Amino acid sequence: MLTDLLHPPQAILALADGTVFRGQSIGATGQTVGEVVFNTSLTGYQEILTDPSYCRQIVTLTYPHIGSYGISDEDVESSKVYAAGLVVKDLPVRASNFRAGKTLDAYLREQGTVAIAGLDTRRLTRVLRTTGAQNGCILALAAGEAITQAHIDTAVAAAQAAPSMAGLDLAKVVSRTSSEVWTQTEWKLGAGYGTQAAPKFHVVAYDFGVKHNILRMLAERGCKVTVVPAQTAAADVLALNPNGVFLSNGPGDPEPCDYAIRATAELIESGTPVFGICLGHQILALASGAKTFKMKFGHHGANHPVKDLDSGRVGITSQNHGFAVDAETLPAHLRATHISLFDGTLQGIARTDKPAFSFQGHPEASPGPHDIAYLFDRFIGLMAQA
Ligand SMILES: NC(=O)CC[C@H](N)C(=O)O
Repeated sequence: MLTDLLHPPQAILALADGTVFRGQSIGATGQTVGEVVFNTSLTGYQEILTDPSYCRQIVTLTYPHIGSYGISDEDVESSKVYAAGLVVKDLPVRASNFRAGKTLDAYLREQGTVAIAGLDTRRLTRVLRTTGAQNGCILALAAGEAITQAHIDTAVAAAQAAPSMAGLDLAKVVSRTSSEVWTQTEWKLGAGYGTQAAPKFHVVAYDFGVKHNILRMLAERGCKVTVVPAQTAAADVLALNPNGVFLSNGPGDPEPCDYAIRATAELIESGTPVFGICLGHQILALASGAKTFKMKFGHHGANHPVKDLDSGRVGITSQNHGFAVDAETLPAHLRATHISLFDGTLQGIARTDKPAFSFQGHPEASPGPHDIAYLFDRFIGLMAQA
């Protein structure tokens, strides 16, 4: 351990444009590729790593000290780490938190996640902001090995050979393959939402890479939640007699998810209340006739101001997306409900003819403010009226 501290194993991050950063390996040994994105959250590294929406993405955290509060079993958003890799400035030598069961580096090794520390994440972020998100490769050597030019050439070539995120359908890759009723032992229903034995609503939730806290927040609002695989047909969902359908977040490009777009169009048409988050929002938009596009470097952070156009209120939101719905392409039956105050892009939409709406950010995330949680209550309201 002491030798590790004095002579940490070496690692490099190579970008597809040939930029190379040197640092130390803090996770598994080996090589990983993915789209390199930056996230500006001060906390939440564990929720970020386990968010399936980060599948095939290498996450750079711009906050300089990452790992100080360790890893706790309760703070996962899914069953494993989905991010393709992690880039941080500084991993504190000790983690301190009574809830923590292990350190971040031990967790990364256990999960087989390749990660790098000790590089200038400010410089990296400037590169990504200027050029846009681009593919990269982390190469992490075993203790005692030294970086050579051959390693650098290998990493740059691997970054250049990685597939572009545009056009990739990853929802069906991360989705569960069989239906499951969401159960949680420690939860209480809000007032007026029935009992745990007899919840008031039945929600069928599409798993495109769903985060656990979404399911918890639906359950806490009196919903029995049946989670179904990404490729479930609309008829099979309707056969379950849901009060509402939820479209989850998820990785990749929404446009190739033709099965989900088709099913969503049919479900909206049936008049069943539909609520979508992030990838689910993009799919609801595509199913309604709007278009999506790839953003330059997307939105990844925990303090993005978003304006609710109906109330005029501004909420501080969590964001994690690289694609967006093009506001110029909204058909007559879709109206804009929210916009980003960072760049004016669309953040929420609602159908004018059907009980269906969606949000680009993450109302379930809890980095501090819960400003957007009211959208879950709006979905409950639609089901109550239906
Ligand atoms: N968090 C998400 O659901 C992300 C949606 C989509 N993969 C995007 O990057 O835009």
